[in-house]
Amino acid sequence: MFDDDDDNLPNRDAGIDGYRKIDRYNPELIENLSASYHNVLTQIGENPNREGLLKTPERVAKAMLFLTHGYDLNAEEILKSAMFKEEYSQMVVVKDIEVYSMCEHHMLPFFGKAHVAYIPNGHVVGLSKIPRIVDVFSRRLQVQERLTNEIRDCIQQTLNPLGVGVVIECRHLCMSMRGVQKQNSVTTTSAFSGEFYKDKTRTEFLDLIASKLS
Ligand SMILES: Nc1nc2c(ncn2[C@@H]2O[C@H](COP(=O)(O)OP(=O)(O)OP(=O)(O)O)[C@@H](O)[C@H]2O)c(=O)[nH]1
Ligand SMILES: [Zn+2]
Repeated sequence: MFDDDDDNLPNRDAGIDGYRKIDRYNPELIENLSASYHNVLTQIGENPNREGLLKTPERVAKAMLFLTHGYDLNAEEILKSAMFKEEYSQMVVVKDIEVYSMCEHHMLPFFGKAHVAYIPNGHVVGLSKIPRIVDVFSRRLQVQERLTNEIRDCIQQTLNPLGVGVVIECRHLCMSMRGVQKQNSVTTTSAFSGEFYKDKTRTEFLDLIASKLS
């Protein structure tokens, strides 16, 4: 994914899924990134030396490193750390999981909710691990479609359930605060596997995510 000769990042160890492993707290990395944002401020016509902006390059550098920390996380390991043998064979749905990601085209946020379901096949997974998986794949540069597929594929391949359903609804700031400037559009994506290709299962999932707790 990266050309090794192309950059001077301090840590050149192989990362997860072909992404470069970096130490997000490395002072040299933060300093280099801050210098880049210092330059950005100059290029947009700002004065990076005025009082309010003095610490901004460093703040932005740290924020960006946080917003992309999903590259460091191993989704498979997270799921495997809490898989329990259990005979439960009905649909498990975790819905309304907050999503914060950044589109890879403009590096602007898109955000909304993910709804994730699976039908166990001998094992269940610790409930908190589902939102953690959403974070692994959303805390990086993304397109919503790939994010949706990656969550499905990770759960299907690691937990081996009878099927997985994922629906994500997001607002993209690149479509509202710039570009086409549509303030209210919401993008919905979905990904299914196994049993969720059956109309009845898919309808049950969609009904459950549409229902509200009283
Ligand atoms: N499919 C998909 N497209 C996205 C996502 N996030 C942003 N985009 C789109 O990526 C496209 C990039 O298109 P370009 O024409 O190369 O970029 P642009 O000139 O900035 O496009 P505009 O946003 O239309 O001004 C835009 O249509 C965005 O709306 C996403 O998650 N999925
Ligand atoms: Zn965008």
